[in-house]
Amino acid sequence: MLRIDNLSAGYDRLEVLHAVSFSVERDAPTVMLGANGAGKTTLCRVITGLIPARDGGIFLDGANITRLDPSDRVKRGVALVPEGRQVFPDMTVRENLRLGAYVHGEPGPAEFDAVFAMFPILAERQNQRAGLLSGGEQQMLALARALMSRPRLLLLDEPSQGLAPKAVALVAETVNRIAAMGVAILLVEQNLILAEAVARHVVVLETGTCVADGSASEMLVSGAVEDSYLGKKRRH
Ligand SMILES: Nc1ncnc2c1ncn2[C@@H]1O[C@H](COP(=O)(O)OP(=O)(O)OP(=O)(O)O)[C@@H](O)[C@H]1O
Repeated sequence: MLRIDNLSAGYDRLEVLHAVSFSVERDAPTVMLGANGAGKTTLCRVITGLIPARDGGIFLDGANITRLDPSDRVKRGVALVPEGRQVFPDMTVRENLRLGAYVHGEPGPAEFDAVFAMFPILAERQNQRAGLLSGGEQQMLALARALMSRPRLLLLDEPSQGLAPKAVALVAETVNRIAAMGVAILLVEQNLILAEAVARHVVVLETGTCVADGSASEMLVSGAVEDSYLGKKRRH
């Protein structure tokens, strides 16, 4: 579904990602683990086209999307739930959702209904300002907004950040439901509880280099990732 091939990228003179390669399959939600500054957000930005690749390639179902504009990538099915959620606080829930569908034109009632069926809390609060929602509800809105673009691949950049454990559990359940709909998942995270609840496949990024890649059962259950790369303090 998604193939990252020897990808390098960075900012000005700083190279952050060094020849990163891995794949994401539709039936194996993938979690990329890495400490602060490892380059996880940079990777999300390169895949979505917000910053250019310096070298290497990004392939979606075999098609080379490395040089496409961000909006063309969205049209092909790439959606991002950005770090910090980035909902528009002064717009209503419904207006935020509408923006998620922008590449396909004006969304119809059926598109709103599909998302509201999955997120009843957003249906109830659709005419309220997004800034009035709790952190967990804003994360649901960020997920729902991404779904409005009808993604085939959903990238999630640390959706657990700043959320209480109950809200993290809801994010996990929601991401698993989205995966069950046939959407490929790449979740970048430091939270092992969320990672374990979602991952079938795990990739570890350390200072811009992939240092481990394997099945979740090999890598998470054994505790190897936790011990080697993240430190036990992150399990809470
Ligand atoms: N806009 C930018 N301009 C210059 N350097 C940047 C920029 N954004 C990130 N960096 C640098 O790139 C490196 C990787 O940052 P990135 O945000 O991708 O890491 P991360 O793994 O997502 O970390 P975090 O968990 O803290 O978000 C860091 O050294 C960071 O300082």
